[in-house]
Amino acid sequence: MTTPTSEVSLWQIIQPVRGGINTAIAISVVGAIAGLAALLPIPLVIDHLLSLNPQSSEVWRLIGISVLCTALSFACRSLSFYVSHQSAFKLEQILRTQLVEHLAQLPLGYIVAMGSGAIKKVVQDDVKGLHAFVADSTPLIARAYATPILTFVVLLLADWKMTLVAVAIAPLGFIFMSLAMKDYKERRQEYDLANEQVNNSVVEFVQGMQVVRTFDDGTTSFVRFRQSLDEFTDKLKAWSGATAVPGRIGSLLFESLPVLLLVASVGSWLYRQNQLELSTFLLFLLLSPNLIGAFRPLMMLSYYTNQSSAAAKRLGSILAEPTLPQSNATRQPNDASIRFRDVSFSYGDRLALQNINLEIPAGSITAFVGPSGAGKTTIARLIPRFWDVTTGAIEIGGVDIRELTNDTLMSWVSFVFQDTFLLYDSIRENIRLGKPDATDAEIIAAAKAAQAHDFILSLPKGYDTIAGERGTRLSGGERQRITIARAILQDNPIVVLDEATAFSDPENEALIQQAIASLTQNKTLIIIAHRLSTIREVDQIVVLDQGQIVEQGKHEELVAADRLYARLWNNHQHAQNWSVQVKNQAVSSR
Ligand SMILES: Nc1ncnc2c1ncn2[C@@H]1O[C@H](COP(=O)(O)OP(=O)(O)OP(=O)(O)O)[C@@H](O)[C@H]1O
Repeated sequence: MTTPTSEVSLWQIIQPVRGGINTAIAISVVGAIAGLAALLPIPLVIDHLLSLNPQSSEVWRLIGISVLCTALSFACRSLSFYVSHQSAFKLEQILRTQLVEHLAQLPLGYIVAMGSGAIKKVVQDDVKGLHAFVADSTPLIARAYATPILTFVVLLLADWKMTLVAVAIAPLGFIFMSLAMKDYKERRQEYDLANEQVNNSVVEFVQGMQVVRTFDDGTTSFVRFRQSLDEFTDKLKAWSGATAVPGRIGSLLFESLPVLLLVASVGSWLYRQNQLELSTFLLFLLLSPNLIGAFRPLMMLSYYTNQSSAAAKRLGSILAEPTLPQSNATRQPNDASIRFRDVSFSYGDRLALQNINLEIPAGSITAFVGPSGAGKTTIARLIPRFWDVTTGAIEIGGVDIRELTNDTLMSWVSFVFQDTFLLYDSIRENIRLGKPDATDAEIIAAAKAAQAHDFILSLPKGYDTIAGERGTRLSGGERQRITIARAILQDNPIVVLDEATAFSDPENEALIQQAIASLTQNKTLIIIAHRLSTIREVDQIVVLDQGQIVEQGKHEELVAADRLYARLWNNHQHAQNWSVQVKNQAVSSR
């Protein structure tokens, strides 16, 4: 089991391909040297050509050197690009594999709580971001550091006074840039906050559209959206107002033109004074823009690094999440009974279940009931090990579930939860997941038992219809019946079922009840009951309140006891009567 470590840095995440990155940087630096070397003969060539008797063999030799160096520089750049992209692909593959392998061992509860959208963002987008960082920042490192440093050394060796002239503009540029970046952190925070508010109000507007249309006609939430947008625009205007002028002057000073103007003016004056050779003057005209040209790659590098550090942090936090300890034992449960021994469970600091002791005989039906937040979902999800208990133990057939291998546990327990999960694959394959070697006939039999066969046949491509594909919108009830078919095919001795809170229509409800009846024949069944009418006949009702078992027994016994269950039952009866009355009134007023 891994334990969460302190924040993971970008460099730690890209460590597996550091060799490739370093090679690409080294090749890119060689390319930068060759690029610089290609420029050096040019002033000499011009010097020769302008002399009274130019030596053509020397001119050709110099041109040859320049061409060779240019070719070498080009080859190095291409090779560095190839190596850095290969490393980026390799990193992408390593990270995706690591993530998927790690996700497969994380508690299902963590995956459910994090949500598939957020996980997809890390596995797809963040990994892609790191790919771009490795592929694109390598050549930048050479441009940002190697070229300007080498240029500086060459120019310094040629003429130190002119070198001072060539770098004179840089401090001025930095002054303006630091004026533009003044209060950057605070302003960035304000900007991010305003941006987040705009995003939230858009999400509120779109997600809450149903509520908005019913209660609000859109005015209030639209006003909230406008307000946050105005605030965002004001922040942006204030920021750009304060930084626009120094920022523009700063970036202008980092262009080639100002430095060339300065070098040309001072250089031609020195040349006229006979204090500067023509070839040296030309060398400065050719090379001095390199010095100042480092600024942009440096900025881009810092931008890439910031972006990728955030991605690395998200990725690192998933990889540091502790996995569920896996057992190597080959134990098998003796039967399909379940036993909770002194079980307590906390979500972080939040105690959700306390001292649960419970026996569930093999082949019986047990329903968990209780007010919202009592712990029904949590207790049921501990059985297929969505999380491990904090203290105590859960046993299936006399064996602690932590001593079963994952495969064994999954061959004993099926679960059908509300957030029904379908893969982007054909309906046939989605059902087959329950039993990979199932024949088509078995799949159809399971779909029939789950009351799903008829609606599947009415889909455009029947069993070959892709679930989730555009144009095939399955209703919640239909999705649930497909998952039930999968569980029927799986035919595990224990079924944990989260009863849907609301069915779309009575017909769907009847079909799902029939599907559940086929699924649960002769099995140990655990129901998270949200509506009491469906559980009157069960063998055992367990009443939870604030994470504890407060009552336990059959329906009649609990009603007679006149405690929490009786209250819940009375409320349920009232609600039923009320809905019948409303229906009757609606009919009689027609
Ligand atoms: N992922 C989670 N992280 C932190 N706390 C949680 C999480 N899931 C549930 N809880 C808390 O644990 C307690 C039990 O929640 P649980 O969902 O098991 O109750 P429930 O009886 O199923 O409620 P409901 O009928 O509303 O679904 C609640 O206080 C809830 O807020």
